[in-house]
Amino acid sequence: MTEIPDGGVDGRVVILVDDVLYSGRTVRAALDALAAYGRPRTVQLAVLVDRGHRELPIRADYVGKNMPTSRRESVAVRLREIDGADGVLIVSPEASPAGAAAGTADPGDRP
Ligand SMILES: O=P(O)(O)OC[C@H]1O[C@H](OP(=O)(O)OP(=O)(O)O)[C@H](O)[C@@H]1O
Ligand SMILES: O=c1cc[nH]c(=O)[nH]1
Repeated sequence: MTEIPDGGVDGRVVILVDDVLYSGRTVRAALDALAAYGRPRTVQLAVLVDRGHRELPIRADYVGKNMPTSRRESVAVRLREIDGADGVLIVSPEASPAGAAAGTADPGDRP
């Protein structure tokens, strides 16, 4: 659901917030959608996890954790209020014979 504050976004500082930043295409779509509501003074981006592999010239202003990943992996953020516990999972297709398994994120560099 989209909620725009009274007075709209013209001249305001808008901070887009997302859990994972990957290709940048979701942020690009959000910027496109935001333009329909007005002209903010500035738009900033905050993400909990930046996992790299950008496909567009988009960067975050605020990053909770830079988490280098393989393209084959996927990253899932869990929030206590929604999922019952906070966490970041790196899901690797090679991690189990079943084809997918979740492991606790290692803050170290990954190939
Ligand atoms: O930078 P990108 O390549 O666009 O990927 C990042 C987006 O992917 C995820 O959303 P997803 O569409 O998977 O849905 P979800 O939020 O329901 O997980 C995530 O929440 C971001 O919005
Ligand atoms: O790994 C990824 C890629 C895109 N979006 C996610 O939530 N995780």
